[in-house]
Amino acid sequence: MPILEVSEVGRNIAESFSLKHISFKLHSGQKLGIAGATGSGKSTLLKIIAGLDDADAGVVYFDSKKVKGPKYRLIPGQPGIAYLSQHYELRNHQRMEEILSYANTMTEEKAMQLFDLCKISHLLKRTTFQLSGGEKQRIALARLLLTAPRLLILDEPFSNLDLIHKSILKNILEDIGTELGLTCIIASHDPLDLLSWADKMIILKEGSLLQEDSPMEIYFKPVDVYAGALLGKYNLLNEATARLFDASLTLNGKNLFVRPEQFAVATKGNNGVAGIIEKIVFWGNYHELKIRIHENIISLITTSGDFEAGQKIAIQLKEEKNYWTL
Ligand SMILES: Nc1ncnc2c1ncn2[C@@H]1O[C@H](COP(=O)(O)OP(=O)(O)OP(=O)(O)O)[C@@H](O)[C@H]1O
Repeated sequence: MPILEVSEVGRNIAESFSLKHISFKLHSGQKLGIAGATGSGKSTLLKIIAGLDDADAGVVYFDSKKVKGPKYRLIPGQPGIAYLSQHYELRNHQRMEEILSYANTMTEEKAMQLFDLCKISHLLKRTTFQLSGGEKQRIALARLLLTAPRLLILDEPFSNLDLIHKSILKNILEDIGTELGLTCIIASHDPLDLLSWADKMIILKEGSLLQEDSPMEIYFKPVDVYAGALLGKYNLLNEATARLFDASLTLNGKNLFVRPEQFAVATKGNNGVAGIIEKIVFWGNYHELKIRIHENIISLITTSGDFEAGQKIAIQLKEEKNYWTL
């Protein structure tokens, strides 16, 4: 029995945008990542799921009960679902321990464990003015968790965080998953933040659900270039170029979809496809080689810094036969 079932949900927001026939299920303890470009409808969908907006069509079931929107509830929001918006508010001039005590439905001991989990135990005596953006967000998250929700929904939680605070929040979310076993949904326009966390992902495009699968399936087998591009860099090789790498390939007018890490520099004795390195981009933990092969520029990533622009190189496909075409 799924804990959440979204069935044919639609919402007409404006002439230029509507949410269309969104359906998916989520089981208890699952972690769902919702990815989509800015304006693809992520927040609209999350608010409907949380009972903070009314759908124009379809229905959402949470724990087998219909989620009621603000039209049908005096106090908006579905009991058991906690929603952290991009624009949460914390009262000024109040100490964090006061703010948190209002929300607490737990024993003192459990609350303290939760504060440790959210890495806010050292912030309890402070007021809002004495906190950074990332710290405020962790307080807001702890405040939600104190209500012991069964479904936690986070809308763009990483968008205003630097790498250090992003990493702290990611660890917290990982711990919440392990220790509380919560069902959780996170929406992000940067799905790279979701790849390592989510059990499954859905991709939204212009208000429609484009693809639903595991992060790895979507990463290597996107249904179109929009889904492919959302999850990172890729190469599209036409049939003639693809056949340089594998002469047995027939693509029937399609293109071979290859992530940069699916190419490798050819090893000695192995005949790779010859090209010239046009440019090298340093990305920190890897180098991206932009290699010209005839009229194509192919992107390959390597941890080796032993290459130079202008150098001749031979490359090959790493995982031959596991092809994806678009
Ligand atoms: N109250 C509103 N009135 C008019 N248009 C709206 C309203 N709320 C949202 N929209 C439009 O609906 C579309 C979807 O918005 P939504 O906030 O759901 O997208 P999103 O995927 O969450 O975007 P982002 O990643 O930028 O937060 C956008 O084009 C937005 O401009």
